[in-house]
Amino acid sequence: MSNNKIRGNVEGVSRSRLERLEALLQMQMDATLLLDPEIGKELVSFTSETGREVALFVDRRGRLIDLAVGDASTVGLGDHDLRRGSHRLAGVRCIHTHPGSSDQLSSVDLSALRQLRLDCMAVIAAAEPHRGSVAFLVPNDLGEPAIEVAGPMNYERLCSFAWKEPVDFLEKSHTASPVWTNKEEPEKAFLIGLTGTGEEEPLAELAQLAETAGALVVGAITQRLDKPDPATYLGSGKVRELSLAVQVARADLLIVDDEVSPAQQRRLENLTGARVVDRTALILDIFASRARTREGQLQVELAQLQYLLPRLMGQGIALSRLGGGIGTRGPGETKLETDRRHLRRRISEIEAELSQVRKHRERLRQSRQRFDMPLLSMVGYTNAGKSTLSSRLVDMYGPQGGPSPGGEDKLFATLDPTTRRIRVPGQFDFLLSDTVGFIRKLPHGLVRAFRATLEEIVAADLLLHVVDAAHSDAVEQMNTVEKVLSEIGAEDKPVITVLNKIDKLQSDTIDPMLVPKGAWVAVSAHTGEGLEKLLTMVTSLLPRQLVTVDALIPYEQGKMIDQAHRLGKVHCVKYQTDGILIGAEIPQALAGVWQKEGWTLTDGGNRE
Ligand SMILES: Nc1nc2c(ncn2[C@@H]2O[C@H](COP(=O)(O)OP(=O)(O)OP(=O)(O)O)[C@@H](O)[C@H]2O)c(=O)[nH]1
Ligand SMILES: [Mg+2]
Repeated sequence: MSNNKIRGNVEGVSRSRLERLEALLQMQMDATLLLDPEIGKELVSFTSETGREVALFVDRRGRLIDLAVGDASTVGLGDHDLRRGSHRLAGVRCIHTHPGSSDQLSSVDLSALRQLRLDCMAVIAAAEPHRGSVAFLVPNDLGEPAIEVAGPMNYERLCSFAWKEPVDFLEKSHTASPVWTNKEEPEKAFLIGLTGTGEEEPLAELAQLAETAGALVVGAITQRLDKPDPATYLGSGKVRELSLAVQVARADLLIVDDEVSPAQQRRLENLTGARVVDRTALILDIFASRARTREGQLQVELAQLQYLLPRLMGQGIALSRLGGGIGTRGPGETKLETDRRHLRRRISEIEAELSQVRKHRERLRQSRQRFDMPLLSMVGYTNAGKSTLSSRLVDMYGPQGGPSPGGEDKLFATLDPTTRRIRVPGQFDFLLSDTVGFIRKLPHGLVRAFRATLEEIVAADLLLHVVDAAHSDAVEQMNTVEKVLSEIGAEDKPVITVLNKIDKLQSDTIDPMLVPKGAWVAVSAHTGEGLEKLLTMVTSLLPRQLVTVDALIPYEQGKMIDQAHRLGKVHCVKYQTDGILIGAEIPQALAGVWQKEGWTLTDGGNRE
């Protein structure tokens, strides 16, 4: 099944050295052995010569199905979907080398064993006499997977280790246990974060993000620190407490409330034995699962790869070894590219495709501007109610009527901007676009990657800043949104602050802290309260450059009257024998068209 390619970090390894490794992939070994001693010698000699770890994956028939080379803690696992075999375990074992004389399995090794349900995970020290250890999954009293390690032992004993016995025992004795069969079981996540003063539930939002990503939150620890510990994020004493708590809670995943460096991540992984994902990777993961349009998917994948690139450069993260789960999922249910050699190529491919998409969007925007249809953009913190409000307005005033996609009580329910037309009776039409929600500590790469989407905001004539007025952190959320707006150069746009969800407020009065300096209105997208007032405000605030014209329009161009009604204000219409006489205020661009057709009676300039 192999394509004879060695994966992972093979840069700088001589061709002949690689060919010797590749040749192994043609081999078959005695299925009863854990490892053929000759093959094992090839692996350790590779590691002693290059200083790089190598991992071999062998199936139950003794076929060598994959080989990967990596730095001390990065060995890729390839695209083999180990979880899809007919066995309860993966049906594949992993034997890998450690440079030097380290003959014990690391916590990352053990966590890979668990995550991938490997038949077993073995390590051999590259230094003579090549001692090693092997670990198996075994059922504990509760029928849950626990880990048993054999060794360290000498090389001969390791190679001939009766690996099949524990595997059979587990598969036979626990045929009924759901733990082994339920592949959709959520990852158990433990949260950590730093707190400032007086925050009531510092990790509430992180917990919501983790759940949105499909994890089950099993515990949380916070520490009051001004800034993260450079080595381990939390202080060293706290990390000891954490490591114990993670084990007790049987967490597979540790989620950090801030972005951490690759070194911090690796240390935390080694100290706790859980895979570590930071806030940025978590948000990117959610975005990846939410992106629906091609553009959205490209933007997220780009941000993910840019996040990964520097992390795969150094000694790296365990991500590529661990194969699956939160933080490793790309858009459209793909697995993220984690091979460094391919990463840069993929990044430039995406950038090229995105620039095409941007050009297309730019053309769209220009065609819209031809008649100056004003554009309103909803902005706001995630879950503020932008989509709900937008669909409510479309239901009430959209020309097509009918149901429209509403909101969801999930973070980042909306990722791709949707633009709808609103027609207010007796007023002009405008376009309303619903955009991606903002969040505290929004990953920077994401802001950059979502440039095209955010351009929609920058291009808007008026912003509706939607706020969940019933949220306990509403003020902080408003500040976050304002900060992002200024980051993308939209701070000078006219804004109406829409204090939403007033139906949920305990008292009738709005918290004065929420009342902004500029225009604002209190509404409920659910009950519809305040929406008319909002629209009145919109129509009076939309900055439009209207020019006053008198024109005589031929009858066959009667639709122009309709257009004048929709885009401007019509003062009088007279149906004469030679055409329709109209006096109106219309957008400059439309006036230009009328003038070119020779319909205007005055010079089309502004009389006022
Ligand atoms: N009680 C109440 N709930 C509301 C109101 N408006 C929205 N919601 C709820 O708030 C949740 C989030 O609404 P969405 O419209 O998805 O929020 P959003 O701002 O579009 O969120 P993202 O797309 O994730 O950024 C949903 O469960 C809505 O039903 C409101 O006026 N009152
Ligand atoms: Mg939304």
